[in-house]
Amino acid sequence: MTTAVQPVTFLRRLTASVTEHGPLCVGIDPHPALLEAWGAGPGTGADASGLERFGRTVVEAAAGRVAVIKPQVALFEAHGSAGFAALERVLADARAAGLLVIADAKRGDIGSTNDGYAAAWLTPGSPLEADALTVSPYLGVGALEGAFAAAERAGKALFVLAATSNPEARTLQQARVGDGRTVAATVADAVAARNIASGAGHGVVIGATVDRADYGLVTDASTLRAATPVLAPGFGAQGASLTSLRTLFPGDALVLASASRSILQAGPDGLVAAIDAAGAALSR
Ligand SMILES: O=c1ccn([C@@H]2O[C@H](COP(=O)(O)O)[C@@H](O)[C@H]2O)c(=O)[nH]1
Repeated sequence: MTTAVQPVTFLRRLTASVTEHGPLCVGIDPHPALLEAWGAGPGTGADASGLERFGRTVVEAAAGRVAVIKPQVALFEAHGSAGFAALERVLADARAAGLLVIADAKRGDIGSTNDGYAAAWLTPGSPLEADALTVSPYLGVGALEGAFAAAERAGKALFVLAATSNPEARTLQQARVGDGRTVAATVADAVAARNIASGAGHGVVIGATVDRADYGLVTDASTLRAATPVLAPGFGAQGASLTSLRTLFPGDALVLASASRSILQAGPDGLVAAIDAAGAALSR
């Protein structure tokens, strides 16, 4: 009789890496203006190769300094097939450097299509293989069932949008459902339940810019969510201060403070110092 070997869960890998490197998640967001400022934009004759250089430079600077990087897929996708080819090489570098990667693609569709997204982003050996994928629950958390299962089989995870950092989402995410919970809380509870059953370490996205009470995500409920990592974007360019991490997320065991533009604007030569400064701000 053969026994299938279970992969190490994403939760264990994330916990180990955050324990070693801290909770900073460096975003790789190659906005056109940043590519330009880095000398890699239109007019330099180096669009796609500049994109690749941008991403690989961030990976090189982040390696050994942080636990997690988060490429913003949309900004690679904007370059078409050349953008995806660049992203593949960025992801390969990150894997080789031992960085955990959250692909910020915010996929979300009917279940059978979500299975395709999971296959693309979370299958070991896939060209776009990442450790975790951001997903939208607005076609129903149940439609993510196959993607949750695929992630778990591979020791990977989904990060599900609960209370996003942008103000436009308030009306939808703070709305109350029949049992009185907010939409955001139903999402967070569903992810927590999945984690209790699987131990996988699927995460939720909660913006550092939001008042959690308004979304029904109060801290005293987070014991239930103890094994649920939080991806918290909104630091830096969107206004939240890295020094406030503990105040903003007092009851959550594992919170990833995500910052992109505020770090990337340092340029290739200032990147290491900017990453170190961001990491130091988080431990204040
Ligand atoms: O609620 C959310 C979910 C994702 N994001 C993404 O994070 C980065 C933020 O970039 P900054 O430059 O640090 O503002 C970006 O890729 C967003 O798409 C988010 O901001 N809020």
